[in-house]
Amino acid sequence: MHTLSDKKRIYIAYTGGTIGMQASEKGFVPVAGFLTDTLAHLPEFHRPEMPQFTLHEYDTLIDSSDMVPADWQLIANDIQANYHDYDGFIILHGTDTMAYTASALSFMFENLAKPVIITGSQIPLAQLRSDGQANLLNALYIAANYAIREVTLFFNNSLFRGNRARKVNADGFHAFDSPNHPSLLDAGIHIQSHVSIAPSPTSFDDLKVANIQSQAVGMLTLYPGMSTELLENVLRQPVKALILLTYGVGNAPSNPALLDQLKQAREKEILVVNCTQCMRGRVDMSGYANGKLVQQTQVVSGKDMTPEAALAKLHYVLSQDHLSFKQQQQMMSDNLRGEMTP
Ligand SMILES: NC(=O)C[C@H](N)C(=O)O
Repeated sequence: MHTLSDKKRIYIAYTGGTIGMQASEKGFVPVAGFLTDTLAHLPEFHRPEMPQFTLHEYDTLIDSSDMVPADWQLIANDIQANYHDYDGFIILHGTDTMAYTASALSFMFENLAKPVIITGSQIPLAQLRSDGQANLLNALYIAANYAIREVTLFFNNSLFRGNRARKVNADGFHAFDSPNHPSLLDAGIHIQSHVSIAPSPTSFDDLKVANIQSQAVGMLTLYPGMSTELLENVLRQPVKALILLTYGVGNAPSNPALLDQLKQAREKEILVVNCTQCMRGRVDMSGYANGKLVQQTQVVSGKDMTPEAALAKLHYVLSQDHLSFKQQQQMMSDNLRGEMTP
């Protein structure tokens, strides 16, 4: 028998995204009050086994393709403001940029000792066959009963480390995967946690939230026949960093003009991070002659970081005051929050 006092309290922030959307003549759009209303009428969410929860809808609900770093800050500050009043946090978010937000939050939070789970759906909660109900029900149950004290992403019965997740399917229910890191928990008939859950701390240090300013970061995918001018132009804008999505284990064409652009970027203190464009695996520039040429330009190896995590991490690192270029490079190659396998 669950009494009200032993029930966990979960804070749900609805930022927008399909889960609370409604069809309109313009296409699907988030509608204020709609998710609150829908949830109130779904009895599963109010069963005695479920935790108590508060749903807070943001003033401006957005499709996540409109998300910008200032929104990451808004979400992080919101969790900080409610941190002491709840046992866990769920962020309802559109799937399109969910992996970016999950990554950004993982870097922005310090001393995080409560679960933060980000989820959403591919079909609106109020529609027939929605995956939103299972995603949100499971996220609530997991936040209350499996205190995995980091930023995670729950989708289609799997809980992933937030900064390892990627959207891999545009129109399927298995929309997310974690190609370079095993899932943290799987929700089948039985819930199987693959991580040891530390006992609840007796006292909580204050949650610290790093401030992030939007940074000029470029991202460029190499492809056969790409002109060097394209890279030159990307590096000519007022960019502070570039994520170069290279081939395989970090290879690029041996074209001296292209390599020279990378060298010049280094001289101008533009932080270049080499991430692979492959879905799985890691960068190792020492394997091939072509990779070694890239390595000699002193770009940072992104190892097995996802491009989403690399982008969020660059915003985090470049937003810190008083770091030298060398320190920024070092932070990018260090494993800060489990985003890379050292
Ligand atoms: N499934 C979704 O949530 C997609 C939607 N466009 C969004 O990211 O907000």
